[in-house]
Amino acid sequence: MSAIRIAPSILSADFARLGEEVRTIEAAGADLVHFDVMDNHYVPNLTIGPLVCEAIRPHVTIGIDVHLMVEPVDALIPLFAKAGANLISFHPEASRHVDRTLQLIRDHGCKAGLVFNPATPLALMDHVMDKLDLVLLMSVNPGFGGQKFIPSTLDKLRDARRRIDAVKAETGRDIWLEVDGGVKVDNIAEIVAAGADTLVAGSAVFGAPDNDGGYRTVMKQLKQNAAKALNS
Ligand SMILES: O=C(CO)[C@H](O)[C@H](O)COP(=O)(O)O
Repeated sequence: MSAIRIAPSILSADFARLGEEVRTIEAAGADLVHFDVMDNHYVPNLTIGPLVCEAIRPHVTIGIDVHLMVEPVDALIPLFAKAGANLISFHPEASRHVDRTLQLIRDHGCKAGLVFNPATPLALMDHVMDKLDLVLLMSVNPGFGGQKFIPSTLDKLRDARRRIDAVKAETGRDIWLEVDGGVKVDNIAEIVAAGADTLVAGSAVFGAPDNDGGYRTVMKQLKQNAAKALNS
């Protein structure tokens, strides 16, 4: 594993000042903007769509990592690609044809990701490895920010890392392994040690006061603790 990426989730940002919020996290060292889309159908919450993605796009140069918690999925893919998304991930339970949806994302010029809920088995990924750019393991049940990290995710991460490394050894292809939910300064090291290379952090980052460099401080601590795990 080489680079660690931190992707603050704007689910916990101040929506009244979203442009400023994403500019601040990029300046604080964020590698991606994590963009949570919820539909009050696949998950019991309702958030933001392509219009908001398009609105924040000019405010940052880093990639926008769209996490679709919607069902059905396919109709939104062209809209998010047009709105400036760089990565689009979805849940296999929400698509009737997972392989086709992954291809659709790639056909629209974005990297394609598959999201595994805490109780969703990983075996499915083996059948679509050639179309995966990203595997996202949920470490909480999707729908809300600010939940507690589910510890069994660590074993699942080690399993996913083995599968991804086997693909890398065979084909040379890099698939990112992202974790989402309850990632904090004090647990990021064990999450990285278990195999994650891309960390979503919502309340940990946006919960810090931004007026005295709080986002920058948390981003620095997250990166430092992640690096310690990589170097040990
Ligand atoms: O997808 C999500 C919830 O479904 C959020 O991205 C996730 O929970 C991040 O928030 P936090 O870091 O506060 O747990």
